[in-house]
Amino acid sequence: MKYFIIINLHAGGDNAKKVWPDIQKQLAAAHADYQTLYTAYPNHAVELAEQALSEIDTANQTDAVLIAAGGDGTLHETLLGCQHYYRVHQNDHPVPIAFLPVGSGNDFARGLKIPLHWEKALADILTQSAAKTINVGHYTDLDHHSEGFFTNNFGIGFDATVVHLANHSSLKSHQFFGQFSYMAAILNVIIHFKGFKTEILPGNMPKVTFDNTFLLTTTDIPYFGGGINIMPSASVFDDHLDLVVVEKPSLWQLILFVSMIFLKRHLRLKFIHHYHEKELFIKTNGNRLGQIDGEELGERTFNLKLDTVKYPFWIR
Ligand SMILES: Nc1ncnc2c1ncn2[C@@H]1O[C@H](COP(=O)(O)OP(=O)(O)OP(=O)(O)O)[C@@H](O)[C@H]1O
Repeated sequence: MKYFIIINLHAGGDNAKKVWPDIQKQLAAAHADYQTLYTAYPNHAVELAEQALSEIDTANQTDAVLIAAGGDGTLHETLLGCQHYYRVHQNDHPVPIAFLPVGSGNDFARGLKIPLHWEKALADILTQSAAKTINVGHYTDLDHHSEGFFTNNFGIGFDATVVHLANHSSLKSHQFFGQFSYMAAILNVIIHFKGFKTEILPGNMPKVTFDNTFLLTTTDIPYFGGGINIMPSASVFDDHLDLVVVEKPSLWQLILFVSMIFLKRHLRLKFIHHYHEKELFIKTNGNRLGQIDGEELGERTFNLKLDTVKYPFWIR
């Protein structure tokens, strides 16, 4: 096998940089044939993935694997680069993506039971012999005629506001306190968040309107926000997406919601709505913050069609 490693040394509050020498030692000990591509700026992994695929094609390399080493953002960008490449090279056989979790949240690893410790995750990658096809999320922005992909989730409202605040928190880049940046952001949003209006068209079902939406997350895996089990049954192995809509809760409902999440019973609450569909349409009014795989999408109105596409992953 030939491994192309796209590594974000800044992932996990520079955790990736700290463990990278040991990763290289493990690769050398396993006599792995690999090439490293270092990200130099945000979104660089998109270009690096395209560059690696082009090299793989030119060399006619039939046994290549692209390893995204970082957090969910690095994985997201690597997937995006692959999708861009195969839009142009439609007849090519897609090179599988592996994930080496050295970031902060690593929700994709949790969701697919990839070991959270890089050493075990790398051992699995190196001993793996075939790829598995999974369904990754795909969205079409109907207002801006653009599209994108996600391995984890696409969120509007509460989770996106948390991501925004956490990313801009002075705690985020700290190796120890970084893990608390989400917690601090959650508390902040809970206090100040204002509900918004949403229209949902789930598959062939009639349109549903929510006037006071708090959280609106379309997910392909159980976790979001660094380990919160928002949709325990979500799976990349079916071609459906799960949409969770939470209407703005009162303080006691919020406490109930958080407690019920731990018991995995929150979907029974009457202010929480769940849809499991192959295709979803979502429209928000007014400017809202969005997040995709933990990466900020900025503030705007959303008019989206969501579904899934297939892609091979180097997973067990
Ligand atoms: N060289 C770089 N300098 C600054 N930012 C970078 C660089 N390379 C990548 N990035 C950006 O770092 C951000 C965070 O990366 P990533 O998501 O992989 O790690 P994380 O945030 O620690 O993990 P997680 O998303 O699992 O919480 C991404 O937005 C990515 O574009």
